[in-house]
Amino acid sequence: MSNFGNQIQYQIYATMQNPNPDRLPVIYEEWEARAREILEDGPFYYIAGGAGGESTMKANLHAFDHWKIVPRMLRDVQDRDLTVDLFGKTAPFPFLLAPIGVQSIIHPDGELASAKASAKLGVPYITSSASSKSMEEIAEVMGDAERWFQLYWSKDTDVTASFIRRAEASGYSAIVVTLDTPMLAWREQDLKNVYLPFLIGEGVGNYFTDPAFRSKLSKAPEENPTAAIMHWAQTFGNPGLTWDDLEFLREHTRLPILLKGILHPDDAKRAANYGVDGVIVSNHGGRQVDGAVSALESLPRISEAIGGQMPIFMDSGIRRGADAVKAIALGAKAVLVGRPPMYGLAVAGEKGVKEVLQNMIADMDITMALAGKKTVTDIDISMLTE
Ligand SMILES: Cc1cc2nc3c(=O)[nH]c(=O)nc-3n(C[C@H](O)[C@H](O)[C@H](O)COP(=O)(O)O)c2cc1C
Ligand SMILES: O=C(O)C(=O)c1ccccc1
Repeated sequence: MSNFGNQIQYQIYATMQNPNPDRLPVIYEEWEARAREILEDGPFYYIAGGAGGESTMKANLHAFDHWKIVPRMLRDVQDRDLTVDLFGKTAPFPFLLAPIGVQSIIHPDGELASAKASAKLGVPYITSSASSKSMEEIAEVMGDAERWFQLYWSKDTDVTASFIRRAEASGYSAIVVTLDTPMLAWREQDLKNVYLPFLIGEGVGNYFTDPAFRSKLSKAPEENPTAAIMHWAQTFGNPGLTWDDLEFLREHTRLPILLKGILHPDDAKRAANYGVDGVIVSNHGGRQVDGAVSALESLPRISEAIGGQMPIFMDSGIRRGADAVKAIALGAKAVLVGRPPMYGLAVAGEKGVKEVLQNMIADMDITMALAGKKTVTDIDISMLTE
């Protein structure tokens, strides 16, 4: 789709001619502020907060200021192409929806709303293991639209294998294994608010519908939810995993496998040696290791280490179009957006998610054009200065 950006921009200009007090925000910080008004402290800080003193969460945003785009002129940017190849399929834009669990704490429609919004735009949706809705329900509302499944590798390998089987059966086309969360981090806001959504039964829907998970309980979750939640808490993550365990995944699926949460170039090289299909450079939005390196800082180092052997994706700090352009210039094939669409979900459900994504795509398209680039594949480090 060419000139996506201008089309959206004109829609916004048209709205300005005809002001409407219920207009949705445009500015990221305003979406966040509106979400703050709508949500209770517990859910809001669960989303907005990070690990520890939140230094990594802040660093994720500041890292983008280190790199500056140097626009080039007179390069015929009339017809643009934002498409990218994702494992043999063409995605319309270099954006994916980051896997985000427990969306029922944000909006009653939860993942169904965000998955529908993504599907309408053709933005691949990554369903979290910790979704409040089952992965099948989410798949159902998406029709044929592109979706990946994010795996939390359970201590119970029957559950892990069952998740992979279910994902394949319901049309997910890649498995994203999140490695940075074998346990939840020290999150001060949540401790202060005494708020952990899954402990009150939010975000466990996908587990509670899983036959392998259910078979390990003496009473069904509907009969004894507390026992089911406790079992979930004990088995959800597996801090004992090592690189050799990746073999288990390869034996259980032919889908592309991506490792999410890679920050060290040597880990990225290892991933390539173990035959995985892609990595996602991420620090989980600053929600896991406080004091960790920002994701953007890690990106060029990992890109250099991988040297095109496999696609690299990135998340943690993408807020505007220029952020995506910079991440792509530093080696990402596409970027994942996390918190921004979640604020859209809080403010206006499916419509809000769609609005946030659409605006981000438009901003990216226009930024790319104004910088002198016509296609995503043209974006490279030569357009940046430190
Ligand atoms: C509320 C919330 C829930 C999340 N749940 C998951 C999850 O279930 N699985 C996962 O791999 N990442 C999860 N993440 C991390 C995101 O996938 C992504 O890495 C992060 O949001 C990127 O940071 P940003 O939103 O600040 O850009 C979650 C993030 C948030 C904010
Ligand atoms: O909150 C998170 O960041 C996250 O990844 C998660 C982990 C377990 C359940 C729900 C969300």
